[in-house]
Amino acid sequence: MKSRGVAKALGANGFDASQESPRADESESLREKLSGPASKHVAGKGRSEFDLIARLRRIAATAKPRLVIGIGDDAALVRERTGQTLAITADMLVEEIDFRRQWTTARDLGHKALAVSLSDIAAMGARPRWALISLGVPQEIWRTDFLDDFYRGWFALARASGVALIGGDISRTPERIVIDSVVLGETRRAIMRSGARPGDLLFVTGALGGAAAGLHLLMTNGVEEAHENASFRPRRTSRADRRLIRRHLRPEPRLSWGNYLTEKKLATAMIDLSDGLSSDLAHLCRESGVGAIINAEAIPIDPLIAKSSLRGEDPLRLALDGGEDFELLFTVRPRDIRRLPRELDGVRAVCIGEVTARRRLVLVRDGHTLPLRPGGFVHFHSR
Ligand SMILES: Nc1ncnc2c1ncn2[C@@H]1O[C@H](COP(=O)(O)OP(=O)(O)O)[C@@H](O)[C@H]1O
Ligand SMILES: Cc1ncc(C[n+]2csc(CCOP(=O)(O)OP(=O)(O)O)c2C)c(N)n1
Ligand SMILES: [Mg+2]
Repeated sequence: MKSRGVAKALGANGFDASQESPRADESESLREKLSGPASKHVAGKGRSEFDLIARLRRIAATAKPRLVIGIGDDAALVRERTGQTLAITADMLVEEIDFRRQWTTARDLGHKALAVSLSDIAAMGARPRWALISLGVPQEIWRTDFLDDFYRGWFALARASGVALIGGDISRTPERIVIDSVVLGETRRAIMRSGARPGDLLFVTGALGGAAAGLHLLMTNGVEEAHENASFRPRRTSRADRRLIRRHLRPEPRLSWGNYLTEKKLATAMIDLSDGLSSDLAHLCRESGVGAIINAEAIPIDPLIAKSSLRGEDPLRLALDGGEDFELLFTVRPRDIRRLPRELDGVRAVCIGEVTARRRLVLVRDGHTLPLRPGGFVHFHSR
């Protein structure tokens, strides 16, 4: 079995203690709601998904000609003979874990399946070119027009972003849909997670917390109104609620920003916000060997949250730990700030803090300095 072979290759014990993994903290309730109780997700031997990735990365770390980076960034980078660099990324969407069939239309799911990978390509500063999509589908779905609608959503985004479908695979699953999306992009110059230096300023595009707020709305209102194989129609909800739900179901990859930042040599490091700002910032800082200080007041909390019917959630926590906003987090040298546009295609970028030599993440809120712990989404926690 594949998994046993990997387990053997990884050896019986331990993991690199320098790899930080999210710990229990005040955001536990948000995480539990988004990913279920932590105990359900503890993998064998108590390792987190990040521990496994760190070990795989060490095992795979043999120098290969033209491989710029394999495991460890938003996408792998391979230098082509033309001088261009190829960016390659893979993402899975699993029913009940990454989406619920009763909350999304097939069309929106097709959009999202491609959007999550385009976001990784954007985070490398590359232009998406080719895609492969593999589907595991239960028999009862195969007989419906679900897949036609899925591909309608997928191709609409592919056309708009210049991506060609070049392959994939189809398999049958017992009951749930599984999607595996691979996208390849090209760039002359890639931006990695590892380029941030002390003194660089931290920027984020768009607004944060909206996708997590949308997911909360679906979790609290969606279930009653849901019906099999159809979209959740939030009739009794407000326009703000509907727009937040849309933020969750139809993320918009920031391709223009990613591309502009590489072309103009503006960003020193970049990552997309899939797990949540607090966790993804930790990834960027660890890869760069730096820390960061974040100004809570500067974080662009999605203004729709205040207008929505969502109650009992701290909007700042949603912005810090809520995942799937698919905005870009990037760093800029102070001398380059004046060249940074305020907005691109109607999407703003704002400064939220600064990179520090001290390898700690801190949040300044109401004049107090607090540790900023990674509290974003995790599939498997460490014990
Ligand atoms: N099962 C796996 N085998 C090999 N590499 C993996 C695996 N899962 C994730 N990775 C790699 O680990 C890195 C981080 O992945 P992930 O946590 O999914 O981050 P991202 O938010 O960029 O998708 C990426 O380089 C990814 O390709
Ligand atoms: C039914 C359902 N429950 C919970 C979530 C929340 N959620 C699932 S995956 C995820 C984070 C991003 O997913 P991941 O697989 O880690 O993507 P990657 O970081 O690898 O790009 C979040 C916030 C969801 N989208 N749908
Ligand atoms: Mg990703």
